[in-house]
Amino acid sequence: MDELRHECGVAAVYCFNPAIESSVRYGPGGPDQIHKLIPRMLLDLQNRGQLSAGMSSYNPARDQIIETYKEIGTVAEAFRMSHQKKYEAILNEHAGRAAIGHVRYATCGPATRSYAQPFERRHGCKWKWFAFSYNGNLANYEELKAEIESRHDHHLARDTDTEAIMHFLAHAIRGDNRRDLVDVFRELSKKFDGAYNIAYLDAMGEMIVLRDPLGMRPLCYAVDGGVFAAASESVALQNLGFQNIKSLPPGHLIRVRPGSWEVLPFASPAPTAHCFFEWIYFANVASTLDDQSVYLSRNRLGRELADQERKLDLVDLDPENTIVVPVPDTGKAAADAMAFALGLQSVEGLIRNRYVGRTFIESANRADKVKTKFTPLREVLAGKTVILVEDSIVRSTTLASLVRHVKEQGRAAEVHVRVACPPIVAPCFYGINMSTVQELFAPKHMRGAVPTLAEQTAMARALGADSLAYLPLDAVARCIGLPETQLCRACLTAHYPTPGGEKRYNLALVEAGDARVAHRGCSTPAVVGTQPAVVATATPADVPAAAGTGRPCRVS
Ligand SMILES: O=P(O)(O)OC[C@H]1O[C@H](OP(=O)(O)OP(=O)(O)O)[C@H](O)[C@@H]1O
Ligand SMILES: NC(=O)CC[C@H](N)C(=O)O
Ligand code: SF4
Repeated sequence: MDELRHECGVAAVYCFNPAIESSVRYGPGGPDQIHKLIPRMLLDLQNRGQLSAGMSSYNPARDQIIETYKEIGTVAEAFRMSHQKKYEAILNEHAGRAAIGHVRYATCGPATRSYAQPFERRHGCKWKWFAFSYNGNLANYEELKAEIESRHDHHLARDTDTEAIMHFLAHAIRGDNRRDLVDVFRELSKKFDGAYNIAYLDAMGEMIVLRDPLGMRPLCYAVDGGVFAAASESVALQNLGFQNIKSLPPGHLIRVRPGSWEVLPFASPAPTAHCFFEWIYFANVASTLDDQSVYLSRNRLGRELADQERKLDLVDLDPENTIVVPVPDTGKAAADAMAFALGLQSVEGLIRNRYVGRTFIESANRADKVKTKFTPLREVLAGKTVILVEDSIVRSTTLASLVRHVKEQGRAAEVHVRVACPPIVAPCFYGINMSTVQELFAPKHMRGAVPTLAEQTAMARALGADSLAYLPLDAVARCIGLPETQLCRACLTAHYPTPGGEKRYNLALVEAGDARVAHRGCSTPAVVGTQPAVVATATPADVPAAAGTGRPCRVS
């Protein structure tokens, strides 16, 4: 496996009270056309998934009270946006005064249409007929699947955690008495281990927007007059004109029904574990998540890189000789801030092809896509000492290709890689598609939490770079502006915030044939501690191919 993908995005909108005027414009069709906002919101969330896009709407005047549309591809492709008539036809067929949407990148299950979301469960009883969009990954999916399959005559039609969630929901609302959905989700929160943000809509017109108890993935909401909206990221709400955008507290849900909305707790309080990687790489740079701006976090990471660079005193910082070059797009905010703090120019030495998306969330041929995505600008790079700033190294697919390009095509004199993130040493089981140790770059070179000089040298050499420096672990919380105790940093520390994550990590170590598995039975795990700044110098060498195969819930 060579590709790395990131999070899905969820969106929801509801005109719950047309009598209260709203400054949010939903067009001439009135409140029953508010579903038209969903594709627009999904475009703002495209950074979270490119595999498929979809929408379910609620319309009690329609035979199909809940109607779902979903297709493979980007939002523009799935909704046929370049074909005005087809786009309008899709929207007309799915009109409604409440709707949920989804952009997917697969963490569990194949990239086919039937795995696209929302998932819909049809039923003759209106409160048993529902659709939902889901962002996250359940670390205990295998156990949940076994539990479902152990029930008499039960069967999972799709091998994915989304299907398991659908089964548990359907099972929880069985019988003749309509249950309170807050109780249903409270019950399910005791079963689910991992990240699960859900936008749920049933044929009674009840909507639930929910954030898991650890708050791993972001979820924002806003209300303006009689209109409610929620989305994985604030940017999708801001661009609709909402002013007062809030993050939903972990373990809370919002219930929206005709005429009202309310925020309610549904799960026992748990230590928060926001995924730090949202600020480092995943989220749209224009978003603010849990009160912390993504752009400003990346800017602070860049300033930390600058402080570190001065201390390292390894690179000639004369602006006549040295330039800072971001790896576009995500590396740009950190690179600009680093360059400014060092009195250097941040220059577009790598021109990005805008028509190649985020390779990290691509499903196939990622290495080829990286090649076509960037063009080194020889006019800028030739003869220069280049500080190449990258937001993160996961499998090294990007840098393995880029460093060589910058040297060979760009004719840079030296390339020094600086990473606005600590080394990623452990897999993620909470929605980032890096579930094996073998596929990661850093563990191939590191034996403990902090790389030795020899290991760092090997890393730089593997990339063909003259030197390599990561940020230390403690920079992460400082730059995001949240306490360490509120962040998940498991892929940096190998300490997982849930039992399911711990269990999966032990299995991943066994799969990797890693000796650390023995230590994890004891109280002192091998991969722990605070990492100091990591720096290495090396001579260029051939770049090894990215490795890694297999994952417990296969994505193809
Ligand atoms: O070490 P790797 O396995 O290559 O993963 C890390 C790279 O992947 C991402 O780029 P991507 O092309 O997805 O996104 P971007 O253009 O938005 O930065 C990220 O910004 C890094 O460049
Ligand atoms: N990235 C996600 O949130 C993925 C959701 C779900 N696990 C899927 O694979 O479809
Ligand atoms: S393991 Fe890493 S990528 Fe996964 S949720 Fe935790 S911090 Fe985020």
